[in-house]
Amino acid sequence: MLKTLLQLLGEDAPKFRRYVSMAVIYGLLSGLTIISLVPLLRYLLVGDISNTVIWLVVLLTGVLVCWRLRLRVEKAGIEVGIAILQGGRHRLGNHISQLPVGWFNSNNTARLSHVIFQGVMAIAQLPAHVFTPVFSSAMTPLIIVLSLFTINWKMGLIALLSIPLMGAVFIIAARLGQRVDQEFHRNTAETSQRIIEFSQAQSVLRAFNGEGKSTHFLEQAFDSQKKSSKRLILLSVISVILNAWMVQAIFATLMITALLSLNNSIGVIPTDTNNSDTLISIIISLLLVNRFVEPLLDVVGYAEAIRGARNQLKEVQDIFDIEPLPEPENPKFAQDNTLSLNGVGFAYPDNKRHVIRDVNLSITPGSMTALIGRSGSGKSTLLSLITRFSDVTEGSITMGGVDLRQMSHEQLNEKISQVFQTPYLFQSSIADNIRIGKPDASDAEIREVARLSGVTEIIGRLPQGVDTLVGEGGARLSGGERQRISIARALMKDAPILLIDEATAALDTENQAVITQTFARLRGKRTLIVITHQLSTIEMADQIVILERGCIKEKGSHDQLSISGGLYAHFLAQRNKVKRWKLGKL
Ligand SMILES: Nc1ncnc2c1ncn2[C@@H]1O[C@H](COP(=O)(O)OP(=O)(O)OP(=O)(O)O)[C@@H](O)[C@H]1O
Repeated sequence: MLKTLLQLLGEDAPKFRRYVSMAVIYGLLSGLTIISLVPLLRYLLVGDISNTVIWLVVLLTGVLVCWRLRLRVEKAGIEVGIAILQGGRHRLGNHISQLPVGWFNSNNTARLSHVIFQGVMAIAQLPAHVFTPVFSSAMTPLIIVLSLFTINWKMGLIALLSIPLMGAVFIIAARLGQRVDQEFHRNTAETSQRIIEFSQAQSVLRAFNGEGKSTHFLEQAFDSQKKSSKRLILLSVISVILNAWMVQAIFATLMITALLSLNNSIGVIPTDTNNSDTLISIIISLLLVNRFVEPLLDVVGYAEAIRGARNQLKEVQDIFDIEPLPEPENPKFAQDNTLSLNGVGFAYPDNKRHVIRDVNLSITPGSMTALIGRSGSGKSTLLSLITRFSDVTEGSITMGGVDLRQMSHEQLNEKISQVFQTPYLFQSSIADNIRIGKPDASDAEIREVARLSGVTEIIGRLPQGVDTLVGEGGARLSGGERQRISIARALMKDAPILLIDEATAALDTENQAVITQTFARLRGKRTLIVITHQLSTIEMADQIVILERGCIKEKGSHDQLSISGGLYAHFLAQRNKVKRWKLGKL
């Protein structure tokens, strides 16, 4: 718990240490102020007015100092909370930005958003709202125990033994609900994810589940959340009762001990000074017992908040524990852009099956490679390994003879530009989305890449031209328009290696031709690795690679493969058949 808190705080950790020291001093002073009641009462009961006044002054001074210190502790706690909110989210963000891209599936994204918004907020509130009262409530009984020892050793011993006992019950009660608490948070994250999915997928749901079944997944999520929240409430009640019973049992034991001691003194007060002292001691002990039990009950009251926060911290720790892609300590610099895949194998972390197996491939600078293969054969995965979105699990990929794992993230990023299968546009203008590839691009440069990627036609049609806002994820544009803008963005980056995943799939024939011409122009200038089913693009490639179940089945030029009688020749025969069939239809 402490480790995660310090990790979240990073360089702000000294603020937390300062806060804890102040809170401990405050707790000690509160306890000492309370036990100043002991001499005060003693002098009052024996009628020693001058000493009573002295101790009354001590008590009032203690109360005043504690009040001032409490204000400062609260302020320090708020500062720690702010540091967690600001710095902690930032540090989590930094860590997340280094995680393998494959980690970001919808489940993990929902979990992440839950942790960043609710989790970090709950943790930030801990110092001011939970730790301060808990620290002082935990310190006070310790000091009272010491005082009780000097007055009535039996009661002191019982109080002393009760502290570890109380601690053990507290931990058991906290563990009782811990698993359910975690389940509850997981279900809450799942429900949030389902709600987002439900609103985003309205068209699909209405098209396929017109009879009211469209809420099925959502209802399932609500149901699981309801069940876990019921279990959580039940276990919370049980743990509160358990803790409260324990405190009451300690209180009862101390009271019985006091009564037994009192029994020995009854009836002898007026005559025997010793017994009179004993009676005064017992009265004072009873007061201390009361002050001993009160803070323990306060701590019990915070048990739920502590357990909840502990789980939130565990969620944060789980995210910190995910290994980022390792960065080399002394990065090496790739002298040229030759790519070499040497016995590459890869399995996604949640699935031990290798989806890429023993891939050996050499890609020379300025060449064009077409990756083809059935759906699921591993084409996109292979591209993601070249960009180092994930690390290979077998073999190596080198650039200019340097293993990608030895290159800095920045250097690799400078070398590669990419067009994704599902383009994502940011909620901004077309120009801003293209400029992501080169933030300082001039208007003329934007016009040029717009021409090369067929975006000029889109800009010409829209009233605000290049400044038209594209909506969330590009929602105001068609799939083909989004695709063309993402191509413009990739071209704008001007990196020597360009990876293109099904860039023309969503385009009409006219725009497909524009993009194919652009690829033709880029040949020899940039290394192109293209996933495509477009024959005109495939034919253009210097090297065609056919993947099947993660392995390279064939590789060579169009001329070589078309006469080899293999898969590529079969693919060409199929295309010709379809073409003839289409012509026949016409
Ligand atoms: N994030 C992931 N986690 C686990 N398995 C995955 C993940 N992404 C892809 N796969 C699996 O890896 C295999 C290869 O997928 P990949 O997307 O690379 O194929 P592809 O050839 O690009 O397919 P398509 O042409 O349909 O895009 C598939 O069996 C797929 O189910």
